Amino acid sequence: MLSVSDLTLHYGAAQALRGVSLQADAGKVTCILGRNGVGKTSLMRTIAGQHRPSAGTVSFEGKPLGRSPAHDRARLGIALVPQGREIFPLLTVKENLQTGFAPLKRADRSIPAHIFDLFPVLAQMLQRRGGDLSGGQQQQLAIGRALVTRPKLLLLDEPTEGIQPSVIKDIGRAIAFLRDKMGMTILLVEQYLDFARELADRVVIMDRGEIVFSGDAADLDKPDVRRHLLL
Ligand SMILES: Nc1ncnc2c1ncn2[C@@H]1O[C@H](COP(=O)(O)OP(=O)(O)OP(=O)(O)O)[C@@H](O)[C@H]1O
Repeated sequence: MLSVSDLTLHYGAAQALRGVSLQADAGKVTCILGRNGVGKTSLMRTIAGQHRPSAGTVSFEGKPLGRSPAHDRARLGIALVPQGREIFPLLTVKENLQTGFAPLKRADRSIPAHIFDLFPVLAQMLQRRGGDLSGGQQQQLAIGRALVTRPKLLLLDEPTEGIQPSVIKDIGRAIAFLRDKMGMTILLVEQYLDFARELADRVVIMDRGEIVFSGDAADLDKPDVRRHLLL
């Protein structure tokens, strides 16, 4: 479904990704774990087309994406929920959701009802400004906005960061629903190990711009795997 091969990324002279290769299988949750600053966000943004790699390829549904920009990738069905959410604070919840219409054909420009089933708070707050929402509500809005684009591949960058436990549960349920009922492919960056273990089918661990482990979620219980995550 998604195949990343030998991806290298530089920020000026600094190298953020060093030959990263991974697969995200269709209809599964693949979780990327790793300490702060090891390159997880850089990888997600490169897959989404926001950063140009210096080498390597990203292929989606068997086709290399080359140098195609983010909006073309969104049209193909790749949606990123960025770290920090990046919602528009002065737009209403409804308007924020409607920004997800951009990659869609005119006939498809509607907000799917399942978004409000997953996150009822969004329906209650449609006319509120994004900036007035709590952090957890903003995270639900950011996921909702990505779902408006009808993604086949959903990239979630630390969706539990700074979020209260009840909302973390809602987000976990939403991810499981999208995988199990909608067959969505999900790539999840996560630092919260219990959340990752509960949802992941496959796990990948990064360290200093490289993949240092890939395997099954159950492998996270092994001490030699966990050591990659210790400070
Ligand atoms: N726009 C940028 N310009 C220059 N350096 C950057 C930029 N973005 C990230 N970096 C650097 O690249 C490295 C990888 O950062 P990245 O944000 O991808 O890691 P991360 O694993 O997502 O970390 P975190 O969990 O803290 O978000 C870090 O050393 C970071 O300082």
